[in-house]
Amino acid sequence: MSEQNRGKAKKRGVVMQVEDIQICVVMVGLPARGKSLIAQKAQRYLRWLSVDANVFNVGNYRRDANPQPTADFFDTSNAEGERMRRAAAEAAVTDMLKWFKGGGTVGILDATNSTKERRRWIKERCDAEGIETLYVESKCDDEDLIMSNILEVKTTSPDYVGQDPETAAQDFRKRIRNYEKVYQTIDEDENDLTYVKIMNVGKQVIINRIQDYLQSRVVYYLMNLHIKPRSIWLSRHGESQYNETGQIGGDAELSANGEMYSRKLPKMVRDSVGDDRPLTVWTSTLKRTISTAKHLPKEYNQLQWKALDELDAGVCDGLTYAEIEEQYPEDFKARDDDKYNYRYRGGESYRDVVIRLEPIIMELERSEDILIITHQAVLRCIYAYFMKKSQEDSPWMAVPLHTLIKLTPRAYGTEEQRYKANIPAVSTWRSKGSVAKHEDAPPDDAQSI
Ligand SMILES: O=P(O)(O)OC[C@H]1O[C@@](CO)(OP(=O)(O)O)[C@@H](O)[C@@H]1O
Repeated sequence: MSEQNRGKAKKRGVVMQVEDIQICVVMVGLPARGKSLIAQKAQRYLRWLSVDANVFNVGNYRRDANPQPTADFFDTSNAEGERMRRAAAEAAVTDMLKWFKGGGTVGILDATNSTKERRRWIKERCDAEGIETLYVESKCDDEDLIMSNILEVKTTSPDYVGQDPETAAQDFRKRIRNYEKVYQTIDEDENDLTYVKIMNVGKQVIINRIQDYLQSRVVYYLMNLHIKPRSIWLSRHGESQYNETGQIGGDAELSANGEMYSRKLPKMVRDSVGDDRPLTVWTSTLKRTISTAKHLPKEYNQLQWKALDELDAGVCDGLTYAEIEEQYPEDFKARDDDKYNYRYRGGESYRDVVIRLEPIIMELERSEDILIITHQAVLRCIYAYFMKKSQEDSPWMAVPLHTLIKLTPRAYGTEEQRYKANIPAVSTWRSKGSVAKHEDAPPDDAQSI
């Protein structure tokens, strides 16, 4: 917490704790500089880590009053436009502060916030409530990046729905010029602010007065983002001898079917990549993932991560679900009731796995094409990050064996493709309340190759 906020809290006679820290992340930048993308990604990352985060998009508030304005609306000499835009900012900030009062942790104010005056006003409003401010300026002089953002906006923004794309693009460029007339970058006058300036989505980063752990976590995440096109391939290990018998955990070798999958995987990956470029392969430290990777070409760099090891089932390691129900009936039920939070005796919960996967996500954000060969629970957690799955649903997700998943991050979400190897395997999916060890998973839409 900043000294100033700590002082205010003390004055109010409140004892502040680390968990009480609340941060308003204030986006700053011209239109088409990737601000919304950064805001959305930060929200997804924080929520995945169970930090209560919410984006407040001023454009959405403005659209309530004026759904499809032309560029002239954004001209500062247009008094009516100015008034409406001010009212939209006021409404967004008021809602955000209300949300903080209800216990929210990181509120992300997504707008251009392009003048010093506007930024000062936000700081005063937040200071008065004991909320820290972290300004995130996205600057961009890479014409290709700006062009691709303009393209994205004109095709996806509700401001231009139903309009001719060329006219929309022209209008949007004019809107940007109107903002350029008044835009003030964060400079030395504002050195009392906590800020991070990101040039061309991560090429260069300047940070100022970062004050606490949560702020530095957010900043570190933002520093690692890039938007180069790339994909991430996910696969479970081939069927293991434990999978065959329905036992969980352990460090068993592949079954005969699992062995077949490890032989087919190199071709599946090459076909999906579309060319011969080598991928970097990450496995866990357990035999079944390492064996699954063993036929991949030598040019593929392989790295083993302890963080990718399967969820630790503690005292239940090596048992079948039926045995767990028999020997630990209360635990079995407790896990079904809240699978995300249930921690095996002497082992882990899904929540624990997410925490240990944080460095993996950070490294994934920094990296380009990666193939990850891991386990059912770990794969669900990684998948949940990219596909925004809730904590309630993700532990129950079907991730069949012998299936390759390709995820491709795009500006507004992640695209997914699944490829089936067509090599038989038991199903390790279990529905709530059942003990069946080889129950059929719900149908998935994987294509067979
Ligand atoms: O959380 P649930 O659904 O039990 O799934 C995790 C389980 O999946 C298993 C298979 O049943 O993973 P894996 O195939 O990697 O061995 C178990 O080892 C692990 O405990």
